[in-house]
Amino acid sequence: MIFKKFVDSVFSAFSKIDEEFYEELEEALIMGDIGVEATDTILEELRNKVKEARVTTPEDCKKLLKESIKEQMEVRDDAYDFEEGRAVLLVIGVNGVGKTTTIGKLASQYKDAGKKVLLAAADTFRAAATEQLKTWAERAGAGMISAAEGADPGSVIFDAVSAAKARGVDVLICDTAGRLHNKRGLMDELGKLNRIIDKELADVKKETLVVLDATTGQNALAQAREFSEVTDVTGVILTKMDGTAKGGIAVAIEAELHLPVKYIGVGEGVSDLKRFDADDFVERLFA
Ligand SMILES: Nc1nc2c(ncn2[C@@H]2O[C@H](COP(=O)(O)OP(=O)(O)OP(=O)(O)O)[C@@H](O)[C@H]2O)c(=O)[nH]1
Repeated sequence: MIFKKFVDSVFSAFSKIDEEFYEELEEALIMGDIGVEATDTILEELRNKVKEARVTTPEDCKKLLKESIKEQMEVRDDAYDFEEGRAVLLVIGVNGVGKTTTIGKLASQYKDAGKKVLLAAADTFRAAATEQLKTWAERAGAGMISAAEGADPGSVIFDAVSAAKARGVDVLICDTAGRLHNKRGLMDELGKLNRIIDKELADVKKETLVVLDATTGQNALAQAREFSEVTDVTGVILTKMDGTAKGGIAVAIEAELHLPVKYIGVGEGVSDLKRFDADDFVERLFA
């Protein structure tokens, strides 16, 4: 909503493309959550495209802008390689972003695809988190490994990895606590979980997905930045894209951190998780 308001006001206020137009557009994109870095990249490309195509009207320029954003957000062909064969997914994110729900949705999708799924409840800070995950596991028909509140997440992961090997599990999805007191603590914790997984499941594809709430704008970018500083994040899941949030922040995340959005959450139901589609995303951004 905000994105469209800012950007459209620029396109309707100008009848020709000049420096002033670009300056206003720059401001509008930044206000629309696209972020400074992404805006710079997009505008540079847009200027080239406008010159090349000899575009003179803001209306045609808008088409080129959509194209530029689409190109930037295109998901690479190998983005979902981890879904072929055996995989371990480490799901990270702060509380309340929709992490548990997203794990439930993923478990259910993989189960429907005929895979054997196991969940690891390594967010041992809150018993409620484990309970919630259990409900999702039951609903999806997936197994789950958990421990008492306050238990060592490393031991949960170790048990889960052992169970995954013994049971011939195709996809192991690990829920983790995203709320350690400081960066060092988070880094140590995730480092430990990664070492266990890398050692015990060396031949299995590993994917580290950070879950972010699309409605939180710049906070989502800050969280993505923080997590990518402490561990190797391979993708983003952007939740709550069913509301008014346009997810403009995804462009900033891609430009600054080079993290692709792989899935979007579009509701609270079990089937409300979709693969990210750059075409749909851009149409929605400008709708
Ligand atoms: N509308 C909408 N709501 C969502 C989506 N994903 C999750 N939610 C809701 O967001 C709220 C928080 O989701 P949780 O899965 O509990 O979030 P969490 O990050 O695991 O948080 P904790 O359980 O507190 O650690 C719940 O009410 C979910 O139903 C989504 O894509 N769209």
